[in-house]
Amino acid sequence: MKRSEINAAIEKATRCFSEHHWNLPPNPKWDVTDFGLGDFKSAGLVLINLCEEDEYCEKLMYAEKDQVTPAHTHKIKKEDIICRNGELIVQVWAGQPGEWNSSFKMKVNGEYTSITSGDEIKLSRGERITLVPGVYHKFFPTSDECIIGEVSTANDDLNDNFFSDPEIGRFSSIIEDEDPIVKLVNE
Ligand SMILES: O=C[C@@H](O)[C@@H](O)[C@H](O)CO
Repeated sequence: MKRSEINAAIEKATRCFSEHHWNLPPNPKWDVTDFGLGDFKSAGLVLINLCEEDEYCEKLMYAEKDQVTPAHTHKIKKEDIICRNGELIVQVWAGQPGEWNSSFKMKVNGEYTSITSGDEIKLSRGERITLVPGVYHKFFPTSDECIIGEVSTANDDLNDNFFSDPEIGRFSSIIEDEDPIVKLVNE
């Protein structure tokens, strides 16, 4: 993706976080990706790694309406995805999308809930879903903008993201069409 798109995405996210009183730490660890698909408006995510420890991690994320984080799972990380502002749809599958049609239970707002693979769960502000390793998930806002939280066990974005579409990559290659306003976590 172009550096100008990355810069613009960081500026938008910074404005939105500030409008909603999410104060960022000094030198935020920015991570902006189009998942290697080259169409950031349709598939993309802005993330800040707020803290990364051996045992746990917290992130703050930003996405715009219909901007998809494609279906993926983690083999090790367990995470809560939390809608902090706006409205977020999280679609979940017990296994690889398309291959499973099973019912399973997962926690929504801390309560075990029966889900059928492929169900879309709507999260309003303050709501959360708990994703255990192996559960595939895709998400996108239905509001104009969405602030998304993530609280998890150890995070390893290099080795622990498995996308259902093998063409998808976690980090983008960058076309330098202007100066960076910050360096990203993968640079
Ligand atoms: O579901 C999203 C999260 O696991 C993110 O932290 C991850 O970086 C997306 O690939």
